[in-house]
Amino acid sequence: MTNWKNLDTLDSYKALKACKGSVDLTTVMAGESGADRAKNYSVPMAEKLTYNFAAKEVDDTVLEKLAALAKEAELVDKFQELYNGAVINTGENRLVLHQMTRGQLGEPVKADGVDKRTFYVEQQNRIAEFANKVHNGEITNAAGEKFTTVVQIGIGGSDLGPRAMYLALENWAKKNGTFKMDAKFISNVDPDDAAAVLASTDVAHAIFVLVSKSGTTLETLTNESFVKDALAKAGLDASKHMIAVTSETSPLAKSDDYLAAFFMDDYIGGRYSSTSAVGGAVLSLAFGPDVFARFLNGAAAEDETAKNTDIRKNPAMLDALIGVYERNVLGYPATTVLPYSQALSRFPAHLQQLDMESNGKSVNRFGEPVDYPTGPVLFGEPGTNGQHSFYQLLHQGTDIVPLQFIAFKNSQIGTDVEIQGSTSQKKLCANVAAQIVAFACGKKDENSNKNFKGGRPSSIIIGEQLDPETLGALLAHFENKVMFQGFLWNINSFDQEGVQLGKVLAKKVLAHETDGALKVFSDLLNI
Ligand SMILES: O=P(O)(O)OC[C@H]1O[C@H](O)[C@H](O)[C@@H](O)[C@@H]1O
Repeated sequence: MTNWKNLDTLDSYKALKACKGSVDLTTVMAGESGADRAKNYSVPMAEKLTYNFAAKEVDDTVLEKLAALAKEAELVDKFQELYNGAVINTGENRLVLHQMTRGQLGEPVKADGVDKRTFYVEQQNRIAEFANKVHNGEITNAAGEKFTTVVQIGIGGSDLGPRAMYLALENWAKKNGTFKMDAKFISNVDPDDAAAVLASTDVAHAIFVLVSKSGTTLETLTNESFVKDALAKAGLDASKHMIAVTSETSPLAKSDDYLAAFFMDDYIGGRYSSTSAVGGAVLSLAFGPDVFARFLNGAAAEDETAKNTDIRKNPAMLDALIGVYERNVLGYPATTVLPYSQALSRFPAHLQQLDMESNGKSVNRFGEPVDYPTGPVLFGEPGTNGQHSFYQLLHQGTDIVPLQFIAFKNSQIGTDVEIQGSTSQKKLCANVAAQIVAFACGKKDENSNKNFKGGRPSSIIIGEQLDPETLGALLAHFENKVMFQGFLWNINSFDQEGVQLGKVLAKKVLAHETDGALKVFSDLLNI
């Protein structure tokens, strides 16, 4: 059994604090020293990805201290406990098993009377069989015609991850001949969301995937009714057009309203559910089950790296440790993820939920307040677009915001042109290389307005091409990073009580049970 201790009680953390200010990026990233760091401060990930941390404010001494912290905080042992079935989600008294949707990292885990790995594989097989039947026309609409579009209805973890993954692979699948069906998504309770998606969808040939782990989310149930209404108006039987993905204990699980139902369980948090049936249904329908399986393999391979006790061989743990050093020792309040890949346009939105819903906590695993900062604010956009938008603050603003770049050597579609001596892909990659050095080294100018102080840390994940395996590895990397940071902060990264209060008050507003400011705002909004 491991010891769960607050970060500020660990001796290795106290030693780490002494390193503050010891690495000046403007110096170490210049000249030969910068070249050496760029070569050596790099850790292999799965699927030919690498995590390069040359432009982080660390050196061999800081790395030694981070390794000591990893050891004292028993990070890898805690991960081992997690995948072997300990009740890591203390707030909700649950196991945490999302990694098991893509592989068996340790011992078999039995819960609810079944072997959990067997359960997840069974669901994958059921989804694969269903998707194949839709693709080959064994499952059709009432007129015997093939379904051409899949529309996912869900919100939060039942939307962001699957949507980001779909967008990440859409062009790759089209290029590689595995694209089967268009996917669309309805999430917001804003009626304009459902109405716009439905208006652009041939509902007679659409299969709707209702995704809700709890089966009780107001937005999702409302949108389900919205869609059912549209189907009825088109003279269609909703139960022949809808499947459900939910947990076996949810109210949806037993309903006859669906063509089929696929299951996840309480041991997979919504924001960790992309590799479960939640992502599995839509991605298998859109791209075929083989592509989904390849995505899972990439995630499984990356999970394996997270078992390594050596920080130079465990990229997620190293990334997590550097992030905690930046947050707690260097005092940086935010972080940004900048994929130089248009296909990853919604990946930062997914990471916002993954990171902030997991680690936005003020009490430790035992419910006691912690008196150190926990999860940072996370935001992001694809580059180069971000460069023409908010990078100004990142380069010259008063806050230092650590950056996390992601880039691939090759584009997905492969269509490119050479203009002024370089392709668009080369221009994209040239920009990310330039940004790393510009942020780290800065540039002196006598005109203070044009002066770049530098000293702004970044890391970069570099891959060959964004394909199903690399996407799986990338997703698992961030999930595992968030998990290790939660361990370091001694918080429970797997519940989300902070989303409840707003939901309760919204219900009161709708029931007109308001007074004070709530009443005034209800009136102002004409509710
Ligand atoms: O999948 P569902 O049960 O419908 O939940 C959808 C989402 O809503 C909740 O409010 C939580 O904040 C999220 O963690 C969750 O992913």
